[in-house]
Amino acid sequence: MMQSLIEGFRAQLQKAQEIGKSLTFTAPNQPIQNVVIAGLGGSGIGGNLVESFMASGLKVPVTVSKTYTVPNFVSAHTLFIACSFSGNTEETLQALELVEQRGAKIFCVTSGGQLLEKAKSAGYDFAQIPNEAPCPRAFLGYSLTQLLYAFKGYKLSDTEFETAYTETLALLENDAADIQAKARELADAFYNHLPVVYADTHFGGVITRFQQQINENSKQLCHAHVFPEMNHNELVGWESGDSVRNKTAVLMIRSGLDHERVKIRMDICKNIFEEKAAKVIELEPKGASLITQSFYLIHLLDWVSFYLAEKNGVDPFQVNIIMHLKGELAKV
Ligand SMILES: O=P(O)(O)OC[C@H]1O[C@](O)(CO)[C@@H](O)[C@@H]1O
Repeated sequence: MMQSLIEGFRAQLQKAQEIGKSLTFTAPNQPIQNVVIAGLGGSGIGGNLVESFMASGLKVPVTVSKTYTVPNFVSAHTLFIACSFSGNTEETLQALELVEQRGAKIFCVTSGGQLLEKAKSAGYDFAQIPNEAPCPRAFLGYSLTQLLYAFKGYKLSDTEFETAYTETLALLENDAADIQAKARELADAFYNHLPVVYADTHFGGVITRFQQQINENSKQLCHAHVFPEMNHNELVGWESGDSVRNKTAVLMIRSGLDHERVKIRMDICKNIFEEKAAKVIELEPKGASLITQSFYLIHLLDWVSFYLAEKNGVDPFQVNIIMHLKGELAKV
């Protein structure tokens, strides 16, 4: 099941564009001065990705929120985007109730549940994405594409993304075999190790997504952090603790788009990691733009999580421990 969902990523991006192009974005009552994107887990990571994707042409600040509350600045000048694939995540629904009281402009991205009902009954703008399986993380292509069209539709960013989609679709098709080979290699490297993933800040959402996929699909811990921030704290954490360090496999994402000073920082740190970690691997994403490189990495790293699940002998689909948590929460 998970295998076919990952295989379908390219087709998903294509269909997602069709949905995005057909959406209606109604004029807000007040000029939009800020955006809050709310969502959890696989339904929230799209917010982090879009924040990076749109950054170069953004006209207003964007906050990504992953909890029950919303920032105090939320007002009638806010565009609030509620993103929940199931439409039933309690944190997102509670945040939505709070912003309704502040008169914010609301756009919902969902496949159904209470969020879809609310969007329809309250007359909010919304994107309904297909509900082919109960697995938000496998439908990232659908949800995040609708966020991009929302930024375009509400005229909040000048960043052009459709060319990057065309480039991505060609890349994922032409490189399918190479992506498979690289993914298997990385899964072999991570097996029985703690993956520690580093990238420049513009790939922060991508590596958080990878961490989440390793957690949910492969059922193991993973750590991700960005340059240059990690140079100012986490780097010191490599100084001692051999027993832990000997279990680490460091993955460094190296892109020609990285900041010139970050490239130098990474060169220096690579030498440090090579002394301290069990393994150090570098990965260079393909594609010309940040968006294409990000999609390339997301797809490749999704496959890594799948092959690592196979090696760990676990079902990538089930998240029993989250179901247990939800069962306990429902009693309170
Ligand atoms: O809002 P959604 O689409 O239900 O999903 C949010 C997150 O919640 C979960 O469904 C589990 O609680 C995750 O798998 C998912 O990433």
